[in-house]
Amino acid sequence: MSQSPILITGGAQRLGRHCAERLLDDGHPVILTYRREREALSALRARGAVTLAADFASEAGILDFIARLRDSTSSLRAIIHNAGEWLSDPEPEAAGATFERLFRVHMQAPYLINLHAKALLEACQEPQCDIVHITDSVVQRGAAGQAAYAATKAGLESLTRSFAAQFAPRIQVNAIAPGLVMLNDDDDGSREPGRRVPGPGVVYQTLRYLLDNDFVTGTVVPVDGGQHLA
Ligand SMILES: NC(=O)C1=CN([C@@H]2O[C@H](COP(=O)(O)OP(=O)(O)OC[C@H]3O[C@@H](n4cnc5c(N)ncnc54)[C@H](OP(=O)(O)O)[C@@H]3O)[C@@H](O)[C@H]2O)C=CC1
Ligand SMILES: Nc1nc2c(c(=O)[nH]1)N=C([C@H](O)[C@@H](O)CO)CN2
Repeated sequence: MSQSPILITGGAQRLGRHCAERLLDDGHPVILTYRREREALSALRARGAVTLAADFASEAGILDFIARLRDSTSSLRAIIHNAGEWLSDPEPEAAGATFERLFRVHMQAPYLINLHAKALLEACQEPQCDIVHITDSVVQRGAAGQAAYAATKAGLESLTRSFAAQFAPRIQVNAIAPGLVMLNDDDDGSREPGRRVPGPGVVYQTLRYLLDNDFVTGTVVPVDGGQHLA
């Protein structure tokens, strides 16, 4: 039986790229989205990944991607909503635009893609099909200075539970809520003194667990070394 591809959004760098590469290692066909061309995409294409340009900053951009996704495959084994932006709250004059931008990528894109791509998941001939939302352990406690980021990730966490109920039993829907797992280029970690920064492998281990378990849905798995307890 030929395998249906796994879609991962934001697969051209960091967490998304690591998971795309590991999914390819594990024999899954992969479709990944990106916004701008770069060297990493050539390497992923050389391994057989299908790459689709997508910008989720507008509803039109989301719907345009969905149309091209449906032209590129007749089924999906899983959808991993990894795309996200880590923006701080700007001055009030710019706060509306920032909130809308984060709403689009963290909430509206997963919402519309899940609704429009449900039939692609149902067309999968494999025993299990999954949706995984990548949220953030910060949802539990909020984030001073990143209120819009935390709120839109909280919305994505809520969508996990709603879609899990709505799509059961054929499609499992879960979330992974990482803590700080990868530093940004301009982040020396000094704000997290002494905290271990494990790298993307801990997220892929959790993704692998969800993809391999046919009796887990509606859960949010914190991968944060206990940060959610703080
Ligand atoms: N790094 C960490 O420690 C943590 C990460 N997370 C979450 O894990 C996920 C991956 O994190 P990380 O790899 O660090 O994130 P990055 O910011 O490095 O990458 C996010 C990806 O999302 C894509 N993206 C961003 N905005 C848009 C948009 N408007 N439309 C389409 N694609 C978009 C980018 O695509 P492109 O590069 O092609 O522009 C990029 O590949 C994110 O959802 C993040 O919020 C949660 C907690 C901790
Ligand atoms: N899209 C992104 N989201 C997040 C990032 C990132 O780099 N890109 N980084 C974090 C960090 O863990 C931050 O919470 C602490 O440094 C969270 N989300």
